[in-house]
Amino acid sequence: MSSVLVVAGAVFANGKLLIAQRAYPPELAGLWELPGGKVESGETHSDALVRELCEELNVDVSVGEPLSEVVRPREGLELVAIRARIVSGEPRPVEHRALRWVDADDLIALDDAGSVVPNDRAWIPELVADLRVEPR
Ligand SMILES: Nc1nc2c([nH]c(=O)n2[C@H]2C[C@H](O)[C@@H](COP(=O)(O)OP(=O)(O)OP(=O)(O)O)O2)c(=O)[nH]1
Repeated sequence: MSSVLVVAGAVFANGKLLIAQRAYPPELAGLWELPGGKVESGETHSDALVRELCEELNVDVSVGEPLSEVVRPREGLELVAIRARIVSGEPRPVEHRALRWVDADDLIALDDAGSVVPNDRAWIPELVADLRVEPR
């Protein structure tokens, strides 16, 4: 059975994390996620993240270290989050409803409000820890 691998970008700048509000499917629309998408055949995780963030945000990124938590919501689906920084461009919500830069408290509040994509909740402690040490 072929499995689907999704890479999501934890893009940090100026002490904040970039999150994106899904526009589809209906059950996820309105919830916030890390922008990204499926790794295509022949791509590395890094290649896929660079391509997805170019398509979805219209930015070029440099790719850093993955978060340690790999999310496996079901058989055949694996989600990896990778830290990234913008090298050029100003992010625009090409495929999302909106974009937002959040600090640790904002992210915790969104999670408490049930506004984070369920699969991404496992990444929140690590993202919050990063945000607490991220230079402003
Ligand atoms: N991009 C992204 N997808 C996520 C996250 N968490 C999560 O469960 N997903 C799921 C939703 C989708 O089922 C799948 C990725 O789909 P997608 O729609 O973002 O990716 P894509 O552009 O490659 O897909 P497609 O529209 O071509 O089908 O992973 C996340 O943080 N970011």
